[in-house]
Amino acid sequence: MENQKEWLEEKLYLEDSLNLIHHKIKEIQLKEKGFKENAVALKKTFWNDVRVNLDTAEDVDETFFAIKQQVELLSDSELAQQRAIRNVKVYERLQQSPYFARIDFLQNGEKDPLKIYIGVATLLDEQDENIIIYDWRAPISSMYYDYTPGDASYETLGEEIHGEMLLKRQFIIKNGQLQSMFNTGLTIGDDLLLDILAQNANEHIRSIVATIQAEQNKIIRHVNSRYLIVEGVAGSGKTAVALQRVAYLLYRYRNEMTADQILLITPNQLFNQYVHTVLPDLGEDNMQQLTFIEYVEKRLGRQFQLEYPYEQLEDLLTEKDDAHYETKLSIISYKASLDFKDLMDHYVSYLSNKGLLFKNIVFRGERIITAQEISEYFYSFPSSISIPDRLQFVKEWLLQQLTKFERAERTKEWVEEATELLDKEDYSKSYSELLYEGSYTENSFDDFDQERQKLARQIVKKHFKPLRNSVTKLKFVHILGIYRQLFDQNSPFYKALQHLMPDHWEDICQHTHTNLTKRLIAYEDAAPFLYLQDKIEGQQTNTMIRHVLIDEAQDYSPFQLTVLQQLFPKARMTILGDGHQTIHPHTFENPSLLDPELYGGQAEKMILTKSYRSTKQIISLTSNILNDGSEVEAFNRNGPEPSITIVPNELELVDRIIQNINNLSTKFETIAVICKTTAECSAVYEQLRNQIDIQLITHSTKQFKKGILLLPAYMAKGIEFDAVIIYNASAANYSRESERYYFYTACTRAMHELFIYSINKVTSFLQ
Ligand SMILES: Nc1ncnc2c1ncn2[C@@H]1O[C@H](COP(=O)(O)OP(=O)(O)OP(=O)(O)O)[C@@H](O)[C@H]1O
Repeated sequence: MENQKEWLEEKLYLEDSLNLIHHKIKEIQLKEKGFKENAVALKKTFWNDVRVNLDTAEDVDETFFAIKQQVELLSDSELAQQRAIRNVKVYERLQQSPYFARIDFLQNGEKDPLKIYIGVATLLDEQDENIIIYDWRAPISSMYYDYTPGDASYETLGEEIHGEMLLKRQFIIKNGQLQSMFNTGLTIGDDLLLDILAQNANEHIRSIVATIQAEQNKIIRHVNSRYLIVEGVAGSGKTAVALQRVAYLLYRYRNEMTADQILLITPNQLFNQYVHTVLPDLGEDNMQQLTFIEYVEKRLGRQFQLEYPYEQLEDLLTEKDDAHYETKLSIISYKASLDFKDLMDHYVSYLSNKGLLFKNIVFRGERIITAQEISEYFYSFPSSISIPDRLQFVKEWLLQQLTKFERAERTKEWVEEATELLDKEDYSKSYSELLYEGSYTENSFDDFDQERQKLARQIVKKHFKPLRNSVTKLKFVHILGIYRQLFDQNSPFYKALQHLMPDHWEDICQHTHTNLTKRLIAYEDAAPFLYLQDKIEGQQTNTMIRHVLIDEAQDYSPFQLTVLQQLFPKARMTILGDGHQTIHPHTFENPSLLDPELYGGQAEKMILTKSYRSTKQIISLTSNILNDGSEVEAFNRNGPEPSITIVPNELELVDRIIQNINNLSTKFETIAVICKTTAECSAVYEQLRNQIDIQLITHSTKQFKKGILLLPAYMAKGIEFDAVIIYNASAANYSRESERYYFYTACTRAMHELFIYSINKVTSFLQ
């Protein structure tokens, strides 16, 4: 009876809320129409209200202000219209599901408890005075995530408010209909969470606002430290938390920060697509997204050939020769280390006094300023002036020199010839310019000479323009040569810096030389190269970005972190990752970005130990792959035991997998066949494509649809699927200890079912 009464009361509250939302939408739509009409009218009558008078300076001022006023009026109307459209969208979202929870809170010293309904946005009553629905990010809403009924508190404006939570209730409201409600006890409705986690996978990660767990809430709302490190096991919600955190920051700093001032650094474009719907679903604009290699590409792309992270990874994963593997790995590791950064800092100090390399300035095949002359000019300044500042002086000097050369060039024969070859258009352009300058008289005997001179000036100027542009962009600095010189054991500074170089320096030199001669910047060289370039040419910074989130942070090197820190000097950072999913070789032997020591005492670290993605059975198997005793706490969700199937050959492997996919397709929407490399994927694709409808995902895939997917493990990073089939987990395929985490990452992508196939003996990681 009591339940029935509560149900009716809640239905009534929902009805009232929906009516209010409906009313608000109508009201705003009416206003929006008004703003729109106003803007149209203003555009039509824009000049009616402006008297253009340019007779005196005062008249000009008056005209200017009149126009300015009209423009402001117009943009006010347009802004108000945009705001109205945005608000309608928010209310339309609320119409579907106005709120997902209610808590009743009796503040100490008060008589009546406050009923707090919590949804994805705030809803005020008709008079805009009382809150009918609280935004989940409001300080008071935090109690929903942090407490069970009983003593509770929240912080607002630096003050801690205490009281008692009398009720905690959850609702499932779909299409404006109350479908169920339940009062919760210990944690945020395990039942509701279980329901959500048991659903099928999606092409996009979902918002989790209704079921954020207390430990996740702490991370989402943490604002005190410059660097927040989040280390969480596979499936613990790091990505989900990162996205809700962006939404929280946008709410909390709504007057100071906009979405385009927040940057999420992601592993690849596929991942970008996977996460890009959460913020819009929460009514916020999306943050910016960038992969590290995209940034490198922007800086170096056109001048060099770049090695992509996946290429480096594939190269190592397919290296059969152990000795080669070790050499490559040690080179990659060293280049990612802070020891190498230290060596580079010493190198830059050395270059401050000698050794910088420049390029000759060549015009029409002739060296007009030699590299030697540039070097002498550069080193004529005292070394107390920084390298970038001295380069600015050199730049100015070179531009002056170019002006002199330009003048001298005008009387040369080639210019005369070029003048003859000019077309009509060039002639008439120069004619009108001379007329405009007033130096063309139409009857003077030297008009012809003047015209020729003018044309010569133009021709020479045009030819010098690219050179001037290059000088302005400091292209006369031979940055590739300077980087290459570091790896030259015959160079004069080798002896000076030798004590800082590792034992295998010779290998490093050889390997790097081979690449750089081909103008190939290997992935391990990208961050050091940019670092050196900035030290020499001047630091490039982006001060607009206020917060950087690095997801899958275990796969970035300390050197890359340095580059990012210098690029975003004003930004706070949230660094999220899992050491057990380290797959990129440059991080194997270096301190992890999850290590607070890297941040000079400015970092706070939070840990997530519970995994929400996979069933208990899958977590039990995948935890065993980590043979270091680490504990992964499973959310209590059951499913079938993962299976390990040994087959004698590839033919049978493919047959068994096809059968399995056909069975799984009847109950799941997203089934992933995960291979070790792209090469393996391509071979498997050829065998499967005629028998099942399968999407091959490669490094360049930007989006996937629900269905059957075939992909290498590194592309599955960060993503999840209903069922995962590991293609060939044989001892031969996954043999190196350094591939353990790679294999673990692949297996932990499974939400509901995991199938492992192996041709003959299975990898020792599963034993
Ligand atoms: N509080 C929560 N409520 C509902 N779902 C959750 C919650 N926390 C995590 N999840 C779900 O668990 C799954 C794993 O989350 P997510 O991908 O963010 O984990 P992760 O820690 O980034 O994983 P990985 O490191 O393995 O890529 C997602 O489906 C996410 O929606």
